[in-house]
Amino acid sequence: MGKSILLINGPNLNLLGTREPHIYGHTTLADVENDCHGTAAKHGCSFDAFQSNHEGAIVDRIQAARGRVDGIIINPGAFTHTSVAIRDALLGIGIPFIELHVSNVHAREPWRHHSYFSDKASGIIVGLGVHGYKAAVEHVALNFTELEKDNRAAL
Ligand SMILES: O=C1C[C@@](O)(C(=O)O)C[C@@H](O)[C@@H]1O
Repeated sequence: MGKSILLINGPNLNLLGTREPHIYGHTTLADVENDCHGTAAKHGCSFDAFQSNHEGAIVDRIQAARGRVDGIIINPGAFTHTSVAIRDALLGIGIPFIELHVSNVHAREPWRHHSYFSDKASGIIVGLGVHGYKAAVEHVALNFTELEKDNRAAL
């Protein structure tokens, strides 16, 4: 059966395409989401996308996914480096997730090197530009297994 995939983007990612294009490129978030939707559909998966600039709204969306989603792809934006609350929400619902960054955070300011998510992520995609989103959808569609889901839930 096709999987259900949720993409979450955090603060300022609504500005993709116009925000610091030398770092994040020229593709808009709408284009990214459409592309992911098409990729998910190609693999028989359902797909939903959510973006918010608000930490609590992201926590709420993650909680609402409990029991309804097989895999989450999340670019927490700046919350990557600050948010225990979003980390706890992901661990609390036991759904495996992929952490994604458009830019190579490890080649940027030292404070971007630390993530509250990486040690719990099923996988991390960093620095592939917006192409990383499609790669993440393909990975969830093809490789996330029930076993992995159970393993994550047991954490
Ligand atoms: O907002 C972002 C975007 C980002 O998550 C990325 O996609 O490269 C990297 C973060 O450090 C930054 O705060």
